[in-house]
Amino acid sequence: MLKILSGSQVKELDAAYINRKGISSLNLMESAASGFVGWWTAMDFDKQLPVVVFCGAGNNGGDGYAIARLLHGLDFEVIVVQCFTDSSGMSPDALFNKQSLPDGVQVRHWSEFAPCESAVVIDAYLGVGLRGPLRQEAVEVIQKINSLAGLKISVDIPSGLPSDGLLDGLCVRADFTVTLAFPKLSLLFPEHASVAGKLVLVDIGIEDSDYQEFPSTYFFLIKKDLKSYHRTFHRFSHKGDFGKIMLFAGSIGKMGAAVLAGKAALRTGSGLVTVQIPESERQVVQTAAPELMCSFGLQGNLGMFDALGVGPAIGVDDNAGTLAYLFQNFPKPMVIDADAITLLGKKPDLVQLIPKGSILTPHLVEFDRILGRSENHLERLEKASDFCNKWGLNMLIKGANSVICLADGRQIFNSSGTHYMATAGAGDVLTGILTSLLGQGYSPEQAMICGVYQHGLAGEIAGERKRRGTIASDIVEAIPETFRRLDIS
Ligand SMILES: NC(=O)C1=CN([C@@H]2O[C@H](COP(=O)(O)OP(=O)(O)OC[C@H]3O[C@@H](n4cnc5c(N)ncnc54)[C@H](O)[C@@H]3O)[C@@H](O)[C@H]2O)[C@@H](O)CC1
Ligand SMILES: Nc1ncnc2c1ncn2[C@@H]1O[C@H](COP(=O)(O)OP(=O)(O)O)[C@@H](O)[C@H]1O
Ligand SMILES: [K+]
Repeated sequence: MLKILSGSQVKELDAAYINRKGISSLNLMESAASGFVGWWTAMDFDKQLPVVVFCGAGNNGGDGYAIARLLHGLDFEVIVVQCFTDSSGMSPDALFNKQSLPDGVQVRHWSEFAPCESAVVIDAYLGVGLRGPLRQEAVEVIQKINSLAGLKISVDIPSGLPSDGLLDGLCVRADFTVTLAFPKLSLLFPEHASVAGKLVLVDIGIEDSDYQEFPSTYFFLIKKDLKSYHRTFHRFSHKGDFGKIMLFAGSIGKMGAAVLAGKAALRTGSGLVTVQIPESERQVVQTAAPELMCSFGLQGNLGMFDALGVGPAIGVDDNAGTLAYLFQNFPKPMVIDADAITLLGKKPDLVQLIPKGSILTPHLVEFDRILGRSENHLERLEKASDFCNKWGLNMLIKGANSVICLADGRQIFNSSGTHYMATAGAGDVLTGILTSLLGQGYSPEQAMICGVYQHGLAGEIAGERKRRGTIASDIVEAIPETFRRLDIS
């Protein structure tokens, strides 16, 4: 798992890595530039379009000069726009790469640069070295970049955006941010979605172990992490090993929630899935999914279940007693979603009864219902951390880059998922997946890591096929393919 460090830790990380590997900082900059160009090549940009690279005086600019050289080598027409006047303030590596520009690359000063008709713009002006409010010249440079018509690609971070905090003023509005080594924290905040654009992560060769000495509570979950968190099953595994789970979901007129969560649990591998529903609605479930079992009314024998998920579309009016009963009679970690979360907001005294290790999965509105409105994502993360720590619970803050908040304070941002998942019932699917994994003997941490990543991946697979026509059932049907793509048997 990648650790997300602060902007000020990046320099120390680079220094430690360079020292350990016995390489120079120029090598690392070259890795960054060639990583960027590797992504660029895969994007297959039109060679007829000129490329305009805005370069600052620091190492972000150094990346830009190296990128300009490499793209020129690939036969692109490259124009470098120098965004500073006095070269004496340049970082040594940026200066080296500036001096290494081949003759064919045109260089202009930003104040003289007249925009060409259409061009791809690379923003290598300011990176994680930004300190304090933008100086006047920087404001003008950023305004100039934003006024250009072409596609804008920021290197590491959109210039002007602080790496760890909130935007307070102006920054480049990027279509893509190609971030180096690990995503900078602020790129993962929903309030920066319109300036960060699509996020691309470039590996520059720094290994997970190189991060260990640097303290951080933030992590980024990527595909290669998944396999080690999964349990393995063997030739003699039987239905019981895959868990018996119960899902309290659905109500009259909203039975889709029970069907979606139940099917998702089956597709995730549960041995036996029972949905607890109003008896009058049993035909809906049994017609939609004959593999599901139904139970009606609160019957005593909760002990036979390995895991329990509660909340999707159960309604909030009459269920406070049910929740209290479940919390008091099912002592294992459970998944708490949707209406159950809204109910906790109305009856905060119930929180203390929730079994330790349980997983709450609020979207942003449900989050506000339990923990009050937050001014920004940083505040939200802090509130989640305090809540999880105080009650010994885990929380998933859902959205793009959903955040897994663990009781011990670690907060893990998910990398999978797509906006095609912003569709009714996608959260119900997740409740089914998470409850299924708990039932299969996964710890809450394992269940969240595997479940959240695979839910996002299933959304991506469904979205590849159905684009904005993706519905929650497509996400369910894509779950089996996620096991194949992750090489999990
Ligand atoms: N491990 C990594 O992540 C690597 C990072 N590298 C690059 O190095 C960058 C960091 O380089 P630096 O530390 O040199 O910093 P930057 O290049 O991000 O910023 C320094 C420059 O910004 C100017 N500046 C700072 N605050 C300003 C303000 N408020 N208004 C106007 N100008 C301001 C400074 O005068 C200086 O010219 C990263 O963002 C990345 O692009 C790569 O070269 C190598 C590996
Ligand atoms: N833009 C997005 N990018 C990635 N994932 C998304 C996006 N929008 C929604 N999702 C995911 O889809 C799910 C939606 O859940 P939720 O809001 O509870 O939906 P519902 O209540 O309709 O079931 C969450 O897991 C969320 O992370
Ligand atoms: K930048």
